[in-house]
Amino acid sequence: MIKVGVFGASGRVGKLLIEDLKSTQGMSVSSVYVRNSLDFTIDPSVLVTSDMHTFLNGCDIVIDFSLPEACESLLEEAVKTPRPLVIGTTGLNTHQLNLLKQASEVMPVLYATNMSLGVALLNKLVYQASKTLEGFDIEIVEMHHRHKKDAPSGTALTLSESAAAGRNLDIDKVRVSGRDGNIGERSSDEIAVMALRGGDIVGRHTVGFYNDGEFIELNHTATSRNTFSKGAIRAGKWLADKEAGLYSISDCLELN
Ligand SMILES: NC(=O)C1=CN([C@@H]2O[C@H](COP(=O)(O)OP(=O)(O)OC[C@H]3O[C@@H](n4cnc5c(N)ncnc54)[C@H](OP(=O)(O)O)[C@@H]3O)[C@@H](O)[C@H]2O)C=CC1
Ligand SMILES: O=C(O)C1=N[C@H](C(=O)O)C[C@H](O)C1
Repeated sequence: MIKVGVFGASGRVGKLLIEDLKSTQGMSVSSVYVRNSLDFTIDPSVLVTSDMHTFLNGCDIVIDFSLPEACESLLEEAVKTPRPLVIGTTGLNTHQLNLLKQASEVMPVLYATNMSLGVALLNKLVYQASKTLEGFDIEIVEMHHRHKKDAPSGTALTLSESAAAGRNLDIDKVRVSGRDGNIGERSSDEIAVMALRGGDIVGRHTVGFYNDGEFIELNHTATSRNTFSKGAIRAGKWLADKEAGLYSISDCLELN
């Protein structure tokens, strides 16, 4: 039985993880980290703690859906008490991404901005389309619920990296994330990533390739947040016996 520590347990995805793990063979929740207290009941056998060291000691692997600053604290503590880490938190800054890489030198870490199979495949399709559709303008649009804090979404940023890689471009040089005013004509290499927010949209990503006379749009829509919790559980099961290293969702799904 793999004992799972849930980090971000009171959040939208964290709550689903706890529910989904109840019906997962070979895995169960053993510890949850909370800042204050849980606003729902949980099996009394589960260790509920606001002490990171106690939390890590109470589990075999960790699944994290929290916020960047929380994920940062987790990574700092995990280096002292290594555990396989499935990280789903988005909006990580350069420092936090570096901490993640450092952590992966001493424990297995799977980092995925989107845990769904569909988006994992979409990244491959985008790479291929970007490479093949020479001269087509690439524009990415993401839509999420009104509560989402980071923008553009982690998924949209990963998709933009796949698109840039297909053309051997440096995404940091070509990404545009807003247009307003007299900005002039679009340049050929730019890759736009635009964010829309509203209602309860779980997650929608469209990568468009636009040319004179034709365009193609690749779209993925998550209709249930369980897609992410279940995807993270699948990733955790896969990661549990791996050696230290940084892994992607494509590694887990064998899409490479
Ligand atoms: N990779 C993927 O497939 C997906 C990634 N995500 C990402 O996962 C993250 C969480 O999303 P979601 O569940 O919607 O967010 P929520 O805001 O619903 O949950 C955030 C969780 O993080 C906890 N938290 C916040 N700050 C801290 C802190 N300083 N220390 C400890 N815990 C903290 C919150 O606890 P408290 O209740 O105490 O505030 C809460 O449990 C986001 O980054 C989102 O973009 C979301 C869906 C899919
Ligand atoms: O915050 C969310 O909800 C989601 N976040 C992830 C992201 O930033 O890409 C994944 C998913 O789209 C839902």
